[in-house]
Amino acid sequence: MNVFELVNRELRIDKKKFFTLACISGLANAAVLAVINTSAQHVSDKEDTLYYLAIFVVIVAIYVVAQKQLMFAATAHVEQAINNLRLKLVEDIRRSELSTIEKIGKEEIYTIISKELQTMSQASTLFVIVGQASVLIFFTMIYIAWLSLAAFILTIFFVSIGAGLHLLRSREVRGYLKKSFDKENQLVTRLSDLLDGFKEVKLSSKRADDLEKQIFKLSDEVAETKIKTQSIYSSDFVMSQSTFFVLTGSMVFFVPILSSVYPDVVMKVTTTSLFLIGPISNIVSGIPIFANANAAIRNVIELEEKLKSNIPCHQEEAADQLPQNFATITLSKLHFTHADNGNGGDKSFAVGPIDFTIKKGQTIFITGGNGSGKTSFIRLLTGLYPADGGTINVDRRPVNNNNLESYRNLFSAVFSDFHLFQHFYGMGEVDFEEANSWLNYLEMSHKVSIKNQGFSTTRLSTGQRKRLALLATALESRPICIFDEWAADQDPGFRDKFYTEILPRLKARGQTIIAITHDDKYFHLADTHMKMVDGMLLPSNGISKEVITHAG
Ligand SMILES: Nc1ncnc2c1ncn2[C@@H]1O[C@H](COP(=O)(O)OP(=O)(O)OP(=O)(O)O)[C@@H](O)[C@H]1O
Repeated sequence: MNVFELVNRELRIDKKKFFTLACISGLANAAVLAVINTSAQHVSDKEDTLYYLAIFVVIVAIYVVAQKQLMFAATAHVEQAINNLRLKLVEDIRRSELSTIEKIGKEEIYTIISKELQTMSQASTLFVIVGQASVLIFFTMIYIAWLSLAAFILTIFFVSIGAGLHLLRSREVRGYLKKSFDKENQLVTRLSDLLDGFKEVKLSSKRADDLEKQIFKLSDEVAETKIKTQSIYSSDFVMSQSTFFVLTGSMVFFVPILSSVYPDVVMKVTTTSLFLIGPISNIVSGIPIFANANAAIRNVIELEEKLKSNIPCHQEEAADQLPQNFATITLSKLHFTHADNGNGGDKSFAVGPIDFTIKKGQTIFITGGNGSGKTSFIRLLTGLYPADGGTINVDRRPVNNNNLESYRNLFSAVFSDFHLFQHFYGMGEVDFEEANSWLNYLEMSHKVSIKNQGFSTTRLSTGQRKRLALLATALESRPICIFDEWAADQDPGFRDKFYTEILPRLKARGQTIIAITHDDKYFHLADTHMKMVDGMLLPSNGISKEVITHAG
């Protein structure tokens, strides 16, 4: 897909209007040339000169109006098409599954939405200049044909050579552009390593050296690919200029030999061919920008397809609502396997099959060793990972694609890799009193205040940010609250408060609590205590994995 096809796909262009404007402007442009050429022959006659001057002024006026409208409409169309595409991508991301986003990678998504759409935008004015230059060349060629058939054939011959040479190399250019996009993506990933891991990098000069070496290598590779692409463009440019000189030379040296023309015709044909230099240069210098924009479009479309192919098709808004006031959530033989663990051939990690019932208002603790599958289980339970098999029932209603969104809305969570939103998105008008009382209760009012439907700051320690994430969860007041190792970053005093006061307070509001925890001192406070062992959810009193599997 190229820029033209994209704009057409997104906006359904009024082609007639564009074609008419382009023709008027191109025709006016060529007419200026014809008037100048003709009036130059009548300089001695004052009356004729005035007559041609009047025509000249009218044509220039027509050109100005048509060209302005054309350029304005085209740039507006391209920007509108890009905006549509950006909105669609954001919508697709929102509707995508977590596993899809994890598979594509944040870096690629960021690069495409920021850099690639920008590259496309840069081509918007060029879109008109190149389009219009083509129209101008077309009309100028007609004028040349009218002046001399031999000159016209020569022009066609040389223009075809120029275009053919470019087409021959366009495949090579596409390959380099793809390679440079891939390398740039890797570069962004390494740069994220440098910035996200800045502290660790600062503490180890060997790590810093190694990372820097890799960034330099990738940066060199990007530059090398770009140089190769640019050198093709440069040689194309020189080639097209030389072809053009040969064309102009041929007008003077060969046209008189090939056909019996008058000297004034040779003069006109030569002037006209010189007039072609502007539009031809516009097209040739526009090619790299167009090629980059087209490569960017291919990357955007590829991302769109990757996202689209993994969006579940039944996501009609609120098709089916599940009861918020459920009595039980029952998992039967629920299981999930990670698509690829990235370990190059190692077995992918599997969670389940899991048979488990969550009763409303229960406090459930889940323990288990590192990598035993606790987080994966929580993602499966909350519908963030799609189950490979088994069922989830809310009371007696099975969770399916039509009510998955409603099911997910039963939960609010503070994950171990949580993100703290400064603004209270989607919470409507938050009760200021309630928010402030939670802020006091969580011992954060000396650091943060509630303002503009959000927190005054999120520049806090990890433990403090976790307290604010808990506050947001409390304000959301969803039926089920999930805390993934929430207390791990709290001081002993507040950790105690979390288990002995905060969780009971949430429970007293009727909320169900699922907490992943390693704090064995507080295990007795749970109504149910489960243990994750190698992807299986077992009662903490230690029934073996086999027993559970066979019992299920
Ligand atoms: N996105 C992923 N893609 C592939 N494999 C994954 C992914 N996330 C986790 N895994 C695999 O799943 C296994 C369980 O990971 P999980 O994060 O669920 O464990 P956990 O019990 O929460 O561990 P921890 O206590 O260390 O947080 C790991 O062995 C890991 O290799």
